[in-house]
Amino acid sequence: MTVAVIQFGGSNCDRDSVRALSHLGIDAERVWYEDGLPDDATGVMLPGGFSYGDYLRAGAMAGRTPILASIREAAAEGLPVLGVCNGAQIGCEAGLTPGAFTVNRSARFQCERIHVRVENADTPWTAAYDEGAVLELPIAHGEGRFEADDDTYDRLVEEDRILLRYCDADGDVTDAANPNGSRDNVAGVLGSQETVAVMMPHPERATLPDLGGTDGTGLLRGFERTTTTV
Ligand SMILES: NC(=O)CC[C@H](N)C(=O)O
Repeated sequence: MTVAVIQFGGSNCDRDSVRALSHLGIDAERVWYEDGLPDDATGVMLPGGFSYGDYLRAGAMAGRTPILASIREAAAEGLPVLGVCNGAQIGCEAGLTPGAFTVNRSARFQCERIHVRVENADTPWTAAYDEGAVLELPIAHGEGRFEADDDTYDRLVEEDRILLRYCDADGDVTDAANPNGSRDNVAGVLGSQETVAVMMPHPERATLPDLGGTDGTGLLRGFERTTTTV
């Protein structure tokens, strides 16, 4: 099992992601985007960073590179894909997941620890937690405000595809606990298959006690829980 962590020019969480996955015993390697999706990939992680310098819109250019077309095809056949932060932006831009991540309500880059509530624990990414579990994770983004048109949003809610919402330490989803102004505090969503997920918080930065917690571990273990490989 090898998770391909895709590196674009401007990615900056690719090494951390490989290290975090390896630390959990999940085989992972960095793949330069121009080299294409390896045949033996058992999963794809789109890591954080500033692909193409966030020019145009964060993730817009990386989302249109040929490797994303291969990832989209493989994802449709069941390959697990996790997009984190810039990877989440890329995932939405590539149409792997609905909606968009746009400029924070503060119009500033925000780097802080936040809480999220697990909204659907019946997915490979959240199976380690109970529904309603509160996780403490870091965020670091300027364009993390989740937006979707009403039809798209209603469909996401109806189909139980909201994965995580920003909340306070007690699990209450309030506007004060919404760091970036995301629609109804959405921090992560599923694609049309539960094997595809994107989220703004960084689970790979929450896998070691010395780095401030391990709440992200279960999310990354989603790669172990997805049985379909392409
Ligand atoms: N940590 C990251 O992935 C940065 C995310 C992104 N490029 C932003 O600032 O919105």
